[in-house]
Amino acid sequence: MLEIIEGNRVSELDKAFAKSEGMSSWDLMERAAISFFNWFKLHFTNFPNEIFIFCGPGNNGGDGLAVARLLEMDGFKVAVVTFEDVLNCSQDYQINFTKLPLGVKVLVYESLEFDLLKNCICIDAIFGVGVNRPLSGKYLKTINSLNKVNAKKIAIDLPSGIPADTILEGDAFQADFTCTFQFPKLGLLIPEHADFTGKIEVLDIGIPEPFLKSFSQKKYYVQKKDIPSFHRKFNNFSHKGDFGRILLIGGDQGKMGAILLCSRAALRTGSGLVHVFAPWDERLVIQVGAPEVMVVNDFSLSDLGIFDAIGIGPGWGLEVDPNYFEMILQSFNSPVVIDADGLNILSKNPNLLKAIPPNSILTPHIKEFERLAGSFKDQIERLEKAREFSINHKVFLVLKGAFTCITCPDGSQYFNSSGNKYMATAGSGDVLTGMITSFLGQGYDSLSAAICGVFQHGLAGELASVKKRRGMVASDILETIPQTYLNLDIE
Ligand SMILES: NC(=O)C1=CN([C@@H]2O[C@H](COP(=O)(O)OP(=O)(O)OC[C@H]3O[C@@H](n4cnc5c(N)ncnc54)[C@H](OP(=O)(O)O)[C@@H]3O)[C@@H](O)[C@H]2O)[C@H](O)CC1
Ligand SMILES: [K+]
Repeated sequence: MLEIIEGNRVSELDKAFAKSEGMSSWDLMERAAISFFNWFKLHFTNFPNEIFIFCGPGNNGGDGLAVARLLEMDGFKVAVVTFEDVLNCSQDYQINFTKLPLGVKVLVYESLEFDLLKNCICIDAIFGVGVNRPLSGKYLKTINSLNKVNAKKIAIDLPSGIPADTILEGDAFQADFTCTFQFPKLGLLIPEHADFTGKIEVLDIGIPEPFLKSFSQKKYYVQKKDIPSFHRKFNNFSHKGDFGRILLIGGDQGKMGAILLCSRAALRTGSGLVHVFAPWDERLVIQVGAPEVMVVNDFSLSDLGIFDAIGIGPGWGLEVDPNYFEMILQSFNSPVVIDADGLNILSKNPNLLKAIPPNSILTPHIKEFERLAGSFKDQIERLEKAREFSINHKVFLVLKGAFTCITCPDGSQYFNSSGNKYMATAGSGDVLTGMITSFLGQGYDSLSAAICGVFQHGLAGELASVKKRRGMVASDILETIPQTYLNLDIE
């Protein structure tokens, strides 16, 4: 898993790493430029038109100049656009400026005709993690013009203007791709910046994980390669009891679809036995929709111990007696998953929070989280509130959205990298609840259940949307869960 390190500590990290390896800061910049060059070649081989690289005065600009050299030497047509006198630029910028081959055109921003950029590639190396105020003057003017040009746009490390750890004020470069070095900066993972980042590519520049650990702020980026290590292994002697017996509580007149989707998702995730407690008059919805599920008419609270995990909330309605909910929570000694109306009842009855078993998993979307914990000015504040909430109530919070964030009771936060816009569809959250409850029931600890559930839910959405795009529905997501095991090579 990649550590997400604060932007203002990146140069400290670079210096410490370069020193420990006996290399210069220029060497590290060269590594970054080579990793970008390799990525670029993979995506734009034989690009026939000109590539314009906009170079700011710091090391982001230095990266841009090194990339210009590498591309030109490989046969691409390259021009760099500069903003400052070389002597006013960073040391490594100056070194790379002197290394520019003669074939690279050097243009000054004032004399650039933006019409020339049409159908070209524009690489933004104006500012990276060093941006420390809103763009203004020549930088703002250039970025505004670039944002209007019809060209492919690629940002190096960060789209210029986007701060690494706070919310953008003013304007920023609108990228089609952002190639960020070593780890994604927090600023790339927040909804306020969605219009600027484009597709995010994380490029390795060879700083080893143990080294990054000493800069940890307990924020992590979860990628596909991390997932297998969170999974349990089963063998040929495993029986359905090993795959867990779970209870899903929810459903109401007109809202039975939610608990049906949830139970089907749990089965597809691998649960051995799925029981649903829902209004008895509505049981046919479940029995026809998922014949593998057992519908429960009633249960005694003292029998809850036969279940390995409980998921509560999808389609439950708001008419539920909060005291009854409290008794369920108090009678079950293992973590539960709470979603949808379960969360809404908690928001209306905050005294129930103390009854939640430790290490339970709450899965709110942004609105549900605001109902639970109050409103926030932006995602940065929301993430901090999520940390306080998880620590205070000893629960895992799965804050749903792009880059879903899992916050743990120890305050650490895990950002998910799978999923796409097509997953914003009715019932998608019910599917996730079924998946996470299923993993808990299969004996996973809460963090593993949340990480595997969130990642595979996103991956199922990606795989299902290949053919369905905007027409994808929650049933498509759950029917694709088995394919995620194949895709991750998990038996
Ligand atoms: N491990 C890595 O991640 C590596 C990163 N590299 C690259 O280096 C940049 C960070 O470089 P740095 O020099 O620290 O910062 P920037 O290039 O982003 O910008 C700093 C200069 O910009 C000026 N500044 C800041 N904001 C503004 C603004 N709004 N308007 C005008 N000028 C601004 C600032 O000067 P001031 O003194 O005026 O504040 C600096 O001159 C990182 O993002 C990577 O791309 C390395 O190449 C390798 C390893
Ligand atoms: K940039």
